[in-house]
Amino acid sequence: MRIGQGFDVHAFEEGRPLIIGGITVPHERGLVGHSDADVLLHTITDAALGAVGEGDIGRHFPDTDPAFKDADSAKLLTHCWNIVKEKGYVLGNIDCTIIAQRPKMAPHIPAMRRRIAELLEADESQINVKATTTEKLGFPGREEGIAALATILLVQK
Ligand SMILES: Nc1ccn([C@@H]2O[C@H](COP(=O)(O)O)[C@@H](O)[C@H]2O)c(=O)n1
Ligand SMILES: C[C@@]1(CO)OP(=O)(O)OP(=O)(O)OC[C@H]1O
Repeated sequence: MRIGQGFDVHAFEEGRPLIIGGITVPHERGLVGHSDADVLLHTITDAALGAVGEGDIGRHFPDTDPAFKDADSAKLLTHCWNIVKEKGYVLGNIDCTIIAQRPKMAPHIPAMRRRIAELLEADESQINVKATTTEKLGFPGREEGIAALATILLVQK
């Protein structure tokens, strides 16, 4: 068994879609990054890499490399998940938290779970996604950006 944790933050910017957990969430602004800025998939990628001692997303996909400009974070996660599988692991379970004042994530969580289950080749019952505000405190509370956390458990195939 191996355990990993992930944490990521992206800032809001006008004129971008809000992509979280591999789906587009309707909102007046999106997140900015070198890639599509999917804060939740980045967090999951970091947790998976951490669990197998493979560093972090930036080590595999440097944000100075034009090849990853506007990259689809689902593809980055799939690449890293293949590393996990090559090392002989499958998903035990993953628990994620999105930290956002707005928008309301609850209506979109079932679709996120479905997409994450697809990407991690697992059953939806192995994936938990939840959301919290920070009661208007700090950068998420001021709606400057969104953070995400994940804890992953891998088990031997
Ligand atoms: N962006 C968010 C934040 C929260 N939720 C849901 O609302 C519940 C209450 O949030 P508090 O921060 O006031 O505790 C939370 O448990 C989530 O179910 C959400 O959907 N989207
Ligand atoms: C994903 C990468 C690569 O496109 O860029 P960003 O979208 O800026 O994301 P970040 O979470 O800062 O981490 C890793 C990156 O190198």
